[in-house]
Amino acid sequence: MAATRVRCCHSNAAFTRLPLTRHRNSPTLPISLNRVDFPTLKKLSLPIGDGSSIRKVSGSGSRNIVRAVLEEKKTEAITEVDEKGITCVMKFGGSSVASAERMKEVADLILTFPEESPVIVLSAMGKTTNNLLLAGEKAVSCGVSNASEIEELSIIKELHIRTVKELNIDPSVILTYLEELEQLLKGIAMMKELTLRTRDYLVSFGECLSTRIFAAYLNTIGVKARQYDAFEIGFITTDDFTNGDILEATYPAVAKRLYDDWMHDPAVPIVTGFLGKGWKTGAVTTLGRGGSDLTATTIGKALGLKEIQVWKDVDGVLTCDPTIYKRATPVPYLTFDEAAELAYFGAQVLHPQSMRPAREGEIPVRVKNSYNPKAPGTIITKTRDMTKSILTSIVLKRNVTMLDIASTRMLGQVGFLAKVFSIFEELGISVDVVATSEVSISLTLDPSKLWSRELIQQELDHVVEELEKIAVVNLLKGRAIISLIGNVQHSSLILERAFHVLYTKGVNVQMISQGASKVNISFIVNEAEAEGCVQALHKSFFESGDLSELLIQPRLGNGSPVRTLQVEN
Ligand SMILES: Nc1ncnc2c1ncn2[C@@H]1O[C@H](COP(=O)(O)OP(=O)(O)O)[C@@H](O)[C@H]1O
Ligand SMILES: N[C@@H](CC(=O)OP(=O)(O)O)C(=O)O
Repeated sequence: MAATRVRCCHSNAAFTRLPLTRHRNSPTLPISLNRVDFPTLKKLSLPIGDGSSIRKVSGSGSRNIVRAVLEEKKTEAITEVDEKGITCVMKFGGSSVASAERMKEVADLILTFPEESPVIVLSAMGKTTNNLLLAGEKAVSCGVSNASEIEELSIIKELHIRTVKELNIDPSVILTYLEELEQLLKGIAMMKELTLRTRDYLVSFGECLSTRIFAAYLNTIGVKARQYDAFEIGFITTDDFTNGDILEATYPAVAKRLYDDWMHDPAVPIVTGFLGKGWKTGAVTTLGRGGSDLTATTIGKALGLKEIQVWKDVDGVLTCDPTIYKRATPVPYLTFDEAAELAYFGAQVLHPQSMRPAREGEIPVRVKNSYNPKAPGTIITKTRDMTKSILTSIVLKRNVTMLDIASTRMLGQVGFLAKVFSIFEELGISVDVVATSEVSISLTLDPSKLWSRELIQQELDHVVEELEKIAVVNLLKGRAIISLIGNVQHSSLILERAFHVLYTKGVNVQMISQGASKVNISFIVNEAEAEGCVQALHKSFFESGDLSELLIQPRLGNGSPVRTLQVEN
C-alpha cells in the first residue's frame, strides 16, 4: 500500500501554517487540520477549534495541494501530498472471513485494488457470534467444572487455532484471548447469570480474534497492517448493552486516531466491527446483530471517504431474501431511504441503523459479493432515477407479535393513544407497524432487539400487564410482516397487484400500513403463509414482464386520458 507523504508546507508571512492533507479524488476535502474533525471541515460553514471558521478550502488536482483559510485567526494551511491517504472503507462480514481460505481470498481481493488505501472492518469469523452467545447461555447452568467442556467453546477454539495454523502466523496473537474467554465462561458459570453487559463483553471476543488474525496475516504477506479494537479508538455509544447507539463524539475521535496513526506510520487499519464503548460505564458495548455494517459507515462518515463498501456472500441487495426464494436478483441501485427501510423491516443484508452515517455524510455505499467480486453489486446513494421504478424489493420479517388493543373507554381517544405509546416507551420496546381506529389500536412489536426467547416472553408479559390496566388486549403471536419496498408514488398499482396475488392464494391480510417514508407498504399475515406469499409476490412483480408498461395514464379533470405518460419522480 502506498503511503501518504507530506512533501512541503509553504510559508507565508501573513498566515500560520497547519499540517493538512487532502482526499485523493476530492481536492477540496482535506483530511486533518490540527484537531479539527474532518466532517466539520467538509461542511465549511461550522465553527472550528477555538471559534475560527473556515472561509475557503480549495485544492489543485494537478499539484495535490489543499488550502484552507480560517477566518478570524487568519490562519492558512497548505499541504502538498504526493501520494494518497485513506480512500475507502471495506467491511467484510462473518461469511467472508469464515476460514483461513476465506481470509486469504479477502487479502487477495483487497490487493486487487492497488489504487485504494482502505480501512478494513471485520466481523467475527463465520458463526462465532452465535457460538459465543450459545456458550454464554450454557455456562449459566452448566456448573463451573463443566464450563471448559462447553461444545461451542471447543468449536470457537478449534476454528481460530486451525485458522492461525493454516495462515502460518504466530498463535500467540490469539492464545491469551482464548484463555480469557474460557475464564469468562467459568465466571458466568460461577455467577449463574449472564447480564446484557457481560453478554456484550463475551461476544466481543469474536471480532477481537478475527481482526488480530487478519492483521497478522497481512503483515506476514508483506502488507503493513495495524489492528484496532473499536472500543479503544473512539467508538462511543450509549450504554444500551446489546444495542448501543453511536454517539456524535465518535466521529472526530475515530478520525483523529486513524489519521494521526496513518500520518505517523501508514499501515492498513483493521478495525473490529460491531463493538463500541459505553460512554458512562466505559464497558464494551455492541451495536446490535449485524452491527459491523454500522461500524463501516461510521468510519466512512468520520473520515469523509469517497465510498463505503460492504462485502457479503450475495451479489448485492436482492429483490428478496435468496434463502426464501432463490430466483431473487440483484437490485443495482437503491436510495439510502429504501435501504434503511429494507433493513429496518428485516432484510438481514444490512444493519438497520447503518444507512444513517452514510446518508449524513452523503457517502455512497456499495454492497458487493466477496465470493463473486466481479458482480457489480448494489450502489446505495441519496437519490436515484425512479422514473421506471415500481417495486424494488420484498422483505419478510418473521416472529412478529401483533397486539390488538381496544380501549375500555376510560380515556378519550387522544389520551388513549398517548397512554398506549407511553407504555411502550417506558418499557423500551419499539413498534413496527401501527393501525388505529377510534377506540382500538393494532400494532406489531419489533423482535429484533431482543436476543433470547426468554427475554421476549418476559417483556411481552410485562407489556400486556401494563396495557390491561387501560384496555382489553389480544396478543397474537406467529405473525409476519411482508414489506414492499418501492415507489409508493405508484401505490395503487402495487396494492392492486399485491392484493390480487394474496387473494388468489387465499391469504387474509390482517393489517396494512403505508409508511410515511414513501418507500414502504407493509402488511401482516400469518407466519405459516408468509414465505409462500413472498414467492408469489416475487413472481408477479419481478418475473412477469416490465411493470412500468402497466402504469395508468393520468386522467384530465374531465376523465379523458392525457396524451403523454408522466411518471413522477
Ligand atoms: N434482500 C436481500 N438481499 C440480499 N441478501 C439478503 C436479503 N435478505 C436477506 N438476505 C440475507 O442476508 C445475507 C447477507 O447478510 P449477512 O449474513 O449479514 O452478511 P455478512 O455476515 O456477510 O455481513 C445473505 O446471505 C442473505 O441470506
Ligand atoms: N458478528 C456480529 C456482527 C456482524 O456484523 O456480523 P455480520 O457482518 O457477519 O452480519 C454478528 O454476528 O452480529
